[in-house]
Amino acid sequence: MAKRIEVKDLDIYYDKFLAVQGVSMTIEPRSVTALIGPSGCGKSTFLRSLNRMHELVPNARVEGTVVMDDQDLYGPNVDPVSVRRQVGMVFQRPNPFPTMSIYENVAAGLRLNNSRIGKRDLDDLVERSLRSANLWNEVKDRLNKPGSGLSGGQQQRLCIARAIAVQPDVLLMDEPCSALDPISTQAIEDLINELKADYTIVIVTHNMQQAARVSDTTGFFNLQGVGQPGQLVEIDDTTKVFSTPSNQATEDYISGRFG
Ligand SMILES: Nc1ncnc2c1ncn2[C@@H]1O[C@H](COP(=O)(O)OP(=O)(O)OP(=O)(O)O)[C@@H](O)[C@H]1O
Repeated sequence: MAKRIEVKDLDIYYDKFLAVQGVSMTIEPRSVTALIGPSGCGKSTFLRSLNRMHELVPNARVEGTVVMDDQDLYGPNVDPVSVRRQVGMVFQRPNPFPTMSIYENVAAGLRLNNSRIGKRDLDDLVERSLRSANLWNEVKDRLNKPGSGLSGGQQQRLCIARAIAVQPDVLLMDEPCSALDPISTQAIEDLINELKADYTIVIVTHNMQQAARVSDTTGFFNLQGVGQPGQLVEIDDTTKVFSTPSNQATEDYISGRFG
């Protein structure tokens, strides 16, 4: 669990369009890395390249390397589905499987990975995942009710429980709180803080206060110009980025001068 990711000279294309260029960064295990930057600079594209999710877009591809501990995620014979199992993802809008119960939402991935898992083991893992997602007490008496019947914040914690049930090494979060009210947002931020003891977490957020609150490291992405690819401008300790950034564009962005 909790692996280090080394990204080197990564270019990400949608067909012929170079969306993100030349990203190199180290993502430390048991820490939270926040990615910030103006709209369209490639934060989500970069995030999805960390578990090969962007390849779901036809003709999307990368050049460069992404290595997780010693495993080259884009190496020959690497199955993108197994990469996605090791590197889980939580999306902007909570997306529980709508027709499935709360229990089944968490159990689904476990069943897919291990079709012979017994009922008792499954019960234990579902409970453990829901507890880790700080949701167990709210749902333990209605596990067989649909996941879609929960509040938005509860649904997002259910999605986090579903993501961690299969015991990934890394958890990617793409604006996980943008559809949530402040109380639910705080619950997710508290949860992120707890989960970083066991996972490597990378979060894209538009909310700079949130980046400052939850992350250890912050990366600032920006566009080189209109129609140009996005690039990583600066990455450093979060306190440094928000107090004394090295780059003028970072300073302008965090002080609200653009974006
Ligand atoms: N499926 C796609 N097909 C083609 N181009 C895409 C696709 N998804 C994103 N892009 C383009 O890639 C670039 C980066 O987009 P991306 O969504 O990664 O930026 P972002 O920084 O996450 O933006 P936002 O903050 O608005 O979510 C943009 O120019 C966008 O139009």
